[in-house]
Amino acid sequence: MSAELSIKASVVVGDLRAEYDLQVQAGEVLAVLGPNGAGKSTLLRAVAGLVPLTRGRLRLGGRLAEEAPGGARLSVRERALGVVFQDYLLFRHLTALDNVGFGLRARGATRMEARAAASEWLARLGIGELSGRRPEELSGGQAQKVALARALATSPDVLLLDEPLSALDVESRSEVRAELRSVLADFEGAALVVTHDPADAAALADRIAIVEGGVVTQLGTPEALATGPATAYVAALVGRTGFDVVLGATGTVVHEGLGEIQGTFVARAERAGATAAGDAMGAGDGNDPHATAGRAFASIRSELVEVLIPEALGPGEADTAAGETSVNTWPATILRLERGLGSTTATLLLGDARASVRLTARLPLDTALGRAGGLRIPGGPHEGQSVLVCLPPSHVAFVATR
Ligand SMILES: Nc1ncnc2c1ncn2[C@@H]1O[C@H](COP(=O)(O)OP(=O)(O)OP(=O)(O)O)[C@@H](O)[C@H]1O
Repeated sequence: MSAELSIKASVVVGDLRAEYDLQVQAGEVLAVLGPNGAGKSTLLRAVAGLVPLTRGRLRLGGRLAEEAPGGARLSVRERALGVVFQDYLLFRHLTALDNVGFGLRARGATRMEARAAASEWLARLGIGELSGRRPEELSGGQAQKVALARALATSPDVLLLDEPLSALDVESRSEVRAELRSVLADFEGAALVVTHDPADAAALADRIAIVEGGVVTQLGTPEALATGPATAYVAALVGRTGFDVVLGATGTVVHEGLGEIQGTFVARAERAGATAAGDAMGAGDGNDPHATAGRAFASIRSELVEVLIPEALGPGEADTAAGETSVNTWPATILRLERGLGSTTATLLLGDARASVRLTARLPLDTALGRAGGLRIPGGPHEGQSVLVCLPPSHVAFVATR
C-alpha cells in the first residue's frame, strides 16, 4: 500500500539542516516528538508548503507534491491538507460556523452547502451550540475544536496538527485529547501531529517519530519506545536512563570505557522509513545472536539502577562488588542530587574520565536518607561521593541504532 504522506527530503532554514525520511499510511496517526528547536514544526511547514524542500521529494495522497531542486511544487492550497496550527488562527471576524465553512466556500460550495456541512462538523465535535460565536467568545478548548472542525471539513487527504493541545489547561486538555483521539480514529487519511508532550503522543498516535537536531532518531510504537529507547532523550521521556554502546560481531555489547555490558535485546530501533515488521528483532534473553555489529543504545529504568554506598557495605563486600566477578558494576561519582517527594534523583558519572557515562538513578527514600544495607550512613549520600553503580542485567535493554 502506498503511503498517504511520504517525505524524503532535506530542508534548510536558518541554522537548521534537517533530513526527514518518514511515511504515514492512510488511517495512521504519526506523532512527531522532540525537544525545542529540533525541527518538528519545520517538518510540518515543509509538508504544508510553507517552507521549500532543499532537496528530495514529498508525496501527498498519491501525488507528487514537491520535488527539489527544480521539480514540481504544488501550492499550499493544491495540497489537500487540513491544518491546525498551535494558535488555531481562526478568522476573528467570522463566527465558528463560518470559520468551519470557509474552506468549503473556497472550494466552490454555496453558502448554504458550506453552512450545512460546517454545522454537522460542529455538532460532531460536541459544540453545535457555539456556531454563532466569534473566536474571542470561545474558550481555548472550544477554539481548538472549531479549528479541528475547520481542518476536517474539506475532507483532506492529510491532517497536520501542530501542538494541538498546548494552549489548554490540564483539565480541558485531557477532555479535548480524548475527543481528538476519537476524531483521529475516524479520519481516513494520514495524520501528522507535532507535540513536545509524550502524553499526547502516546494517547493519540499509532507510531511516534522522534526528531532531534533535524534528524529522525527513532521511529516506533509508543510501547516500543517505552521499552527500548534509542537515545538519551527518549530514555529520559520514558523514565529510563542509558548510553551508547557498540554491538560486537559475536553478539557481545561493549562500551569503550566500561567494557562488556550484559542485558537483553528488546527490539531493533525502527529506522526512518523501515517497516515495523521488517525491522523487528524480537525479545529474548541475552544478546541476540542475529544482531549485526554496530551501534546500540543500552537503557534501564532509573529506579532500577542500584547505587551501592561503600560505607554501607560490609567488610570485603565493596571489593567483591567492584571485582571482576560482578556484572555491570562500576565505580561512579555522585555529580548531583535532587530531592523529590518519594525519591531522590542522582546524576552519576561512571567509570573514569574516558568512560564519561552519565546516568540518572532514582534513589529510594531509604537510600536517600542514608539508610542502606541495615547501616546508617552519617549525612546520607552526598554530591562528590564515590559509589558503586550496578545495572542488573535482566533490566538492561539494548536496541540497535544503526
Ligand atoms: N524562519 C526561520 N528562520 C530562521 N531559522 C529558522 C526558521 N524556522 C526555523 N528555524 C530554525 O530551525 C530550528 C527548528 O525550528 P522548529 O520550529 O522546527 O523547531 P521545533 O522542533 O518545532 O521546536 P519547538 O518545540 O520549540 O516549537 C530553530 O531553532 C531555528 O534555528
